[in-house]
Amino acid sequence: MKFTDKPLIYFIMGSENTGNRHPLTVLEEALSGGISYFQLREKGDFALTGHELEKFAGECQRLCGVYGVPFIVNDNVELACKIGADGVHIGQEDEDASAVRRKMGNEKILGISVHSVKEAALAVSAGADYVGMGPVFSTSSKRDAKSPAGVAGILSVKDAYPQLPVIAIGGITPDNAKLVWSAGVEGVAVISAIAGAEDAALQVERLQNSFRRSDRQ
Ligand SMILES: Nc1nc(C(F)(F)F)ncc1COP(=O)(O)OP(=O)(O)O
Ligand SMILES: [Mg+2]
Repeated sequence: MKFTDKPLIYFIMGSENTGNRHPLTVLEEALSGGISYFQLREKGDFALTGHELEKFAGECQRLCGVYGVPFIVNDNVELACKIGADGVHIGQEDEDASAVRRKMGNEKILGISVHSVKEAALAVSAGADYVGMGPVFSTSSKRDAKSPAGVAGILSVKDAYPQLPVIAIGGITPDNAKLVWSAGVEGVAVISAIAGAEDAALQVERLQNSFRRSDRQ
């Protein structure tokens, strides 16, 4: 996973996140706007399954390939392995991280959700390429989300593991992204602020501009 001093914009989306807009249209807009990574996170009462999910995942993967953006699958390690995704993201309630690392091999990207320095330590030992931390602000995208933790948890993990890439997630928008950026994260993950936008490319640009406006303390 390549990290630079430019903040990563990590777009996360499932087929249910784009309202009445076609998810592939939104994804292509976001890719053309310059997202750094894409994660397919298929959740909700009408989440795609089986062949339909595999077909949709393949279409998202193809689009990411056109733009040279890594394609990550949330939770579903079996799907990620089957279609040769660039990586997976797993949470504390998902499969054991060390077992997933073994399944994926060392070349693939492994992201792990953490909420504490202790969980970050376990993620490092399992070989995580990055950790996702949040929710920073309140979020409508994750039904079982923990209560918003602000950037305090991020600061404590950054303090303990300065070299461990941290992606902040949860309610991040162009208006609050600079507060998160100033906490020293490598990037921000965004679901509804991009998936729900009329113009996803423009929203990605707004997020990029919000970082430019902020001097990183
Ligand atoms: N999907 C995620 N992506 C990130 C990333 F770092 F990539 F931004 N961080 C955190 C999560 C949350 O992952 P998880 O804890 O498994 O919950 P869910 O399966 O509901 O997403
Ligand atoms: Mg999960």
